Amino acid sequence: MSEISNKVSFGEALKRFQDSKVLLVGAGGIGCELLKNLLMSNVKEICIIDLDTIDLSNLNRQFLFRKHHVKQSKAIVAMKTAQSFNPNVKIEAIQANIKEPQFNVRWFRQFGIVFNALDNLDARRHVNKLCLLAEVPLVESGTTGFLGQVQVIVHGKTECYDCNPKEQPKVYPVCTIRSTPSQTIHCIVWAKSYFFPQLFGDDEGNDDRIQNVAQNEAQKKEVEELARETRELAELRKSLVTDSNAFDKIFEKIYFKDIARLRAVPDMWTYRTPPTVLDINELGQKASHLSSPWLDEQKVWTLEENFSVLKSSIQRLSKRLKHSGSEGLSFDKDDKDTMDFVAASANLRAYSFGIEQNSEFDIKQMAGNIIPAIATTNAVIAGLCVTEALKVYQHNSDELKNVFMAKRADRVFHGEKICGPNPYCPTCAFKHLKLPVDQNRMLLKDLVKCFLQDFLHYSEEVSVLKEDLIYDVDFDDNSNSTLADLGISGEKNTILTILGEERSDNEETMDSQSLTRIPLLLEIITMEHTDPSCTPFRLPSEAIVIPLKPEPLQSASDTEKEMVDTMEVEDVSEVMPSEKEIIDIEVIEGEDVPKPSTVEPRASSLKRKPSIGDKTDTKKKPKN
Ligand SMILES: Nc1ncnc2c1ncn2[C@@H]1O[C@H](COP(=O)(O)OP(=O)(O)OP(=O)(O)O)[C@@H](O)[C@H]1O
Ligand SMILES: [Zn+2]
Repeated sequence: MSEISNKVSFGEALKRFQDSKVLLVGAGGIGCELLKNLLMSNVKEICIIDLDTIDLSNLNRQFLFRKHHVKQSKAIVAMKTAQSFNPNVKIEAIQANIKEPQFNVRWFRQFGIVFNALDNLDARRHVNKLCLLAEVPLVESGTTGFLGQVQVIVHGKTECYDCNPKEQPKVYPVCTIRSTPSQTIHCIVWAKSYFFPQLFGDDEGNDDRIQNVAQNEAQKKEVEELARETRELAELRKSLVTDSNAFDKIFEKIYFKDIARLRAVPDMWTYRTPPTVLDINELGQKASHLSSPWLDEQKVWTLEENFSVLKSSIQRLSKRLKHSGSEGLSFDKDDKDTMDFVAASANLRAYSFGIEQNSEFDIKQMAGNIIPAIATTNAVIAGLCVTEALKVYQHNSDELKNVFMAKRADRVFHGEKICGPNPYCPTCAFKHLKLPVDQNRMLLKDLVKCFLQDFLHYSEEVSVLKEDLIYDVDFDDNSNSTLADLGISGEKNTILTILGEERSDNEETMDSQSLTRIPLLLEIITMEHTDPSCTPFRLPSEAIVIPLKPEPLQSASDTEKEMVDTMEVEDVSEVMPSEKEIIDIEVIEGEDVPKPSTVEPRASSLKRKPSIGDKTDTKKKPKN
């Protein structure tokens, strides 16, 4: 990675940075800080994109926004407020999702550098991919509470965002959630991901998944029971908008009938305390003196207070359900009605199973996977993003670092020397070529025969994919179509994926496994000055070799990884009846957030590394 000879001075790098056009994706916590830094650095042109509008809860740290901006576009307000810091900088604001198709490779190419200030894995991976294709450097960043991370990604030189597999969101076994909760989080997951969607969601039950996973007779029976309970709830859901007694029926079913059935399951309670049924009449009477359902969210409510809040939230949500159409309602931690429902129903369930109850405030943290976002962490990380960007402009790859920040007495920052790309990475282990074509004259079979097979020496087993497969040895229906007919064009910078094997001239030594090539991304560009008498494409003047896919080696670190995996499985085995019984309920507990000490330098390309600041992993919330 050494580029000593190309290195430029800091002054020159700063000038180049200032002269470039910069893309900032995300105008949230880090985005606001970064926008300010870019303006203060005198960057000539900035494009900022964010899909969202300003929420009241953003104001404590997203300092470009004020109360009167709530519900307005984040990107546009950020642009307007920040412009006053430096009127000489040209800022373009776009309110959109970065994943929309107009933000394609060609669009990305207009930028000198891209900064990610996002909060989810999906968008991060998307921008990573486009920056790799466009060959634009990306500065990736994230924060979670006191933890922060900056990673620079340069195509072909550094590892990319996908070079290290990211930790998967935690899942809970369906039986724990539905039948044997033992922790507060189990009751919250049940309330948020089962009870709420069944009553108010889009009516898509999970019966199928439940039925498919049963392995033995006892499980089958339990699964059938759970499916029946779900169907009964679906019936009750219909009565929500018409029947004034709907609440009583729902309560009776969930906290009396279903619990009584569970208590009666043989062998289930040999080593556990059986759950307690709740009496609606008794609770109703006790709750009758409670005048208002608006209770202190910081205090742990009594049983009758939970009952009263549940009743009132079901009434509020039923009214909203009437007008919601087929999509139903969805849970949002900042929506008082849905939050009341989840807090009260989870607490009642917790009581029933002898689990500690919590304040609505605490349940909100757990239901939203919330770690308080800290303005200072965002500010520091945004500053480091610019420092690392300047190193990119200095061509100082020897000094580029993956920087980690943590609240530690001995060392707040930890710099990790950047690794090269992982040769097995599903995203960046590819070869990228541009092919100038006349799309109106070039046929798909010309591409396959003349370019892929004759010029690049692919074997007959070559496949061409646009989004879907458009050619392979058993599917040649499109062979005589022009590229334009297939929607492939230079104007759109269509990128085709080519998968295949190297042709071997010596058939005897051919070992198709070892000759598989890495994916080729073929970018179609427009051929200028096309002469109808000439070939409809232009071959590069020199020979090109598409490297072979390396065979993964069983290294020490692989063995290490396998051991870690096994240990993890063993660790959770007592709560996991079988791997297949896991239902995809994506909830992470706060304590699962990566600790800086676990964020190790990548010793091998196969070691996993956690990602900081993903809503799929953790979600942030302002400090209250
Ligand atoms: N696909 C996307 N396209 C454009 N912007 C996105 C996309 N995904 C996320 N964002 C934006 O990235 C920003 C991330 O900021 P941040 O992490 O501070 O989250 P937030 O939503 O502002 O706050 P919180 O989640 O703590 O309530 C958000 O403003 C969000 O709208
Ligand atoms: Zn990669």
